[in-house]
This record gives sequence, structure tokens and C-alpha cells, in this order.
Amino acid sequence: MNARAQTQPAAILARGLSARLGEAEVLHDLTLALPHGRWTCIVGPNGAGKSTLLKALAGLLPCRGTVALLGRPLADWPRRQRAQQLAWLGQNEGSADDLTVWDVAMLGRLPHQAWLSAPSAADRAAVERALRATQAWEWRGRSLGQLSGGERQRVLLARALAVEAQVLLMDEPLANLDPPHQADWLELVRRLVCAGRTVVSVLHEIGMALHADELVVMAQGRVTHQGRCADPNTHRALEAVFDQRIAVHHLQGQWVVLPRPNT
Ligand SMILES: Nc1ncnc2c1ncn2[C@@H]1O[C@H](COP(=O)(O)OP(=O)(O)OP(=O)(O)O)[C@@H](O)[C@H]1O
Repeated sequence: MNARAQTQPAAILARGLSARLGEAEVLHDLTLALPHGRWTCIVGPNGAGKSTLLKALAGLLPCRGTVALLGRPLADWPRRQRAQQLAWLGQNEGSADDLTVWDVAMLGRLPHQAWLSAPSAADRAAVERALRATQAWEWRGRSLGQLSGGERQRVLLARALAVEAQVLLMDEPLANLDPPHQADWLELVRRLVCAGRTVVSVLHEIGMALHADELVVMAQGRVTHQGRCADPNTHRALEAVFDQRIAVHHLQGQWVVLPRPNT
């Protein structure tokens, strides 16, 4: 854990986190604090354990160690309250293709609804806001199975937004999105963070990840670096974890990543 993260209130604090998948331990005694009201991006090579870490932080995977959400151990949260505070967008999520876009987004409101009760006006308003925010409103009557991969991803993003949670965890949210919608996603995350929400995402698009506030760099089930995206130490850690096959440059006010040929 870096010194700065230690002095800030953490939205998520993991201590001594280890997780096994099958026979193998894939997270090894990880400790990290993810700052509140910030966007943190988890990056690293294939198989580094990024998705496993995100699932462990969401309480979706049995693991050793502790995870605290907003200062309270995950296990101590009543299920419904936790689901109101923590929204999840998974990788390659299966979803009922027969459901309409509206109904899929409404699933995000389940934690707010009493058992078997009809959606309230507040639920409907939250779903409309979420579908408009991801430009999926026009498809609300179509079934999910009729949408392209990128369109479907925007609906699943709307479902996560509809929760209106304090903390959003997203695994590869840019999958299948074209460049304009990737840029829209960046703006959306910025707006969420400006409103005080915490966003934690796993991204393979390193150039996009460098727009985050903080990067967590992972390799082989461990965090090799956590730091600000503008920090040269973070850039060196990124280049190292990808075997010096990328280089971080500053161009027109942004950090960009260029491939480095194999020498
Ligand atoms: N069901 C499983 N059983 C055993 N090992 C698994 C299982 N699922 C994943 N793994 C292994 O766990 C490790 C971490 O996987 P994880 O999906 O967390 O990596 P990742 O960093 O998200 O990778 P990617 O960038 O490729 O999505 C990998 O070595 C993977 O092969």
C-alpha cells in the first residue's frame, strides 16, 4: 500500500487477501486501499489475477483475508444494503437474452425494491437516467438478444448505473465499445467521480487506464505498484510489468501508450 492511500479514507480496504481457483492460489496475500471518490484502474498482463481480485473485492469469491467496504467488513453488511452500495459489471456476463433492455436495466434496482413489489417511480426514473446515460434509451423495448456486442455492453453498464451505488466495480467495461462510446464511458466515470462515487475498473486499454486517478499494477497474483497515473514511477511500473514492450509518453496533455518493438 502506498503512503498516500494510507492517509485517505478507503472505499475498499483489502488486507491479506489470498484466493484459490481450482488447485492453484491466484491471489497471494494482497493488501491494498482503494481511495473513496476516485477512479482506480487495475491493469496487468493476462492471467495476472485482475478479474479474480475484482471478484474478491465484490465478495463474489471465497477468499482468505478481509475486505472492508466503506469502513465495514463485507461480511457484516446486510445483503440488501451491500447490494445498494456496491454495483457490479462483470466480464462476458450471461444475461437472459429474452429480457427487454428496460427489464435488464431494472434488474439494477432489485436491491431497492421490496420482495415482489412493482418498481416505484424512483426506480423507473433511475432506469431512465441510466439508459439515457449510456445512449441505450432508444432500445428499451428491444430484447437483449437482438443487440450487438457493444450495444449489449452499454445496457449492462446501464444496469450497473441504475443501482446508483456509492462504489462501482467494472471488469473490462470497454469490451466491444467503439471509440466514441469508449470516450463517453470516460466522461461518465468522470461525472460519477465528481459526484463523489468510487469507480474501480479492470482495463486492458492502458491508454484509457491512464485517464484514471490511480493505477494498481498487478503481476502473478500480486500488486507490483499502486500510484497516481501522472507519476513517472507508475509509468515505469507499467512498462516493467509489460516486459518493456510498451512506452508511456506525454502527448497533447494526455498520457499515451505506444508499442515498443522487440529488440
Ligand atoms: N476456474 C479456474 N480454475 C483454475 N485456474 C483459473 C480459473 N480461472 C482462472 N484461473 C487462473 O487464475 C489466474 C488469474 O485469472 P484472472 O482471470 O483473474 O486473470 P486476469 O488478470 O483477469 O486475466 P485476463 O487479463 O486474461 O482477463 C490465471 O492464471 C488463470 O489461468
